Amino acid sequence: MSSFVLTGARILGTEKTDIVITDGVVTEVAPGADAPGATRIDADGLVALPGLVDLHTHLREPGREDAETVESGSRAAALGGYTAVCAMANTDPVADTAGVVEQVYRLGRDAGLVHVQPIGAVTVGLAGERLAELGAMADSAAAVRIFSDDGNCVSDPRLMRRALEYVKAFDGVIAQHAEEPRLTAGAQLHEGEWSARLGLTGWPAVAEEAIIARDVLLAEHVGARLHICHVSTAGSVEILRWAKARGIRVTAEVTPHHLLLTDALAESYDPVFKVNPPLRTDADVAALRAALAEGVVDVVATDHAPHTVEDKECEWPYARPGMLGLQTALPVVLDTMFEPGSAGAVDLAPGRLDWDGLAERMSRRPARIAGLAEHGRDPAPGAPANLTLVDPAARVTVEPGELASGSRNTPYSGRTLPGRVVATFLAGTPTVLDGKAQQ
Ligand SMILES: NC(=O)N[C@@H](CC(=O)O)C(=O)O
Ligand SMILES: [Zn+2]
Ligand SMILES: [Zn+2]
Repeated sequence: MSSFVLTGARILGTEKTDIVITDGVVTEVAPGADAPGATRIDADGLVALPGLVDLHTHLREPGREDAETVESGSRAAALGGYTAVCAMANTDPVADTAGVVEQVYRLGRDAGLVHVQPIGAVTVGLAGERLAELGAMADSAAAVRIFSDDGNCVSDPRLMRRALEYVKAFDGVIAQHAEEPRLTAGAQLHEGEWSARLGLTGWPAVAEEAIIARDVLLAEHVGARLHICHVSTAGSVEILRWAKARGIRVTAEVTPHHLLLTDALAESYDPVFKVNPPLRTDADVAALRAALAEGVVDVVATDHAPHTVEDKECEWPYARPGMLGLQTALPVVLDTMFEPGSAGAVDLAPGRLDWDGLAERMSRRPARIAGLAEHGRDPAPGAPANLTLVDPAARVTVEPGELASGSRNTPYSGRTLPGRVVATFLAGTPTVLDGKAQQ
């Protein structure tokens, strides 16, 4: 038996109240609520949110434990306010069998800091040639529902069609890394002014948009669920708007870095800004923010992509693409989607996100897409106690060496961002208290 009372918390930014958690469940929400023998946690003025859910995390285990492990990535996630993360399949070995997804699932359970939900590969070895054993992964102890070759695009349209047909049977979803490989050979940076100036091979917006256009049509034809990873262009937003208006079962995510950063940062030639898809233009950033507010882009997903110093701190063309995201996602979303300087203020300009909108895009909706019934539920009596407490008034300067990840490749080094995760509860157990991981 364990009980906690979180005193003075503001659920989704509303008036202060007390939240009682007993044996993993929220049992009471009311001012003055209490439970015998409960541990009191001072949450005065903190915003209580349903625990965040990340649809797109690279945990690197098995295979690249020098960059991240399930445990170190789980710790970063908990510190970022997450209670569930979906672990991408581009590990070594690839998560393309029941054996590997069960291994990742168990490592997550043993670490005990967040729910780790494995994503299965669509094709054997991410090679894009033969379908992986999707059914066996779905039936495994890991109960996989999201399949993705992320890192690679499922570029063969016939294979994509068959994958969509296959997962439809168990209401699975294919998460597509939309990148027509024939248009991005050797690409380093968004194709535009900066790629021309810096003499780096461009990654054109159309390489993303062409695959999204094709795949929403395939999803419509098959009647299956499609999810688009890390949408990065204004043109992609237009295609998604069209597809949704047509009733196609498509959802999409945007990363925090595509909401904040642009290709102009490449001027430094610092590969910390190298990522796939690449950072785009101001106009793309503006379109992505508007699309997230509007709901055309459904969720924020981190695409947390840890890389070692050897893989990252080298010349731009040789550096691996990808950046850390779990511990900075909420601050970046507050910075970009709340009115500047008003994080925590109650009145927000229309068209932007308030706390409820943020909870929808970072917790409830990703939980629904992933089929995680225990997550994405507001703190209310009867709900599993997966929640996070945020100090919206705090401002934190990002220090790469202080992050819990096994890697340091954050693009926000030295930046001061709003919001601090003070506590996170996973199934009623604190994984973070006073901003510190409990394990
Ligand atoms: N985003 C990246 O730049 N890199 C990801 C792969 C991916 O998400 O496509 C990685 O695994 O490092
Ligand atoms: Zn990707
Ligand atoms: Zn990824």
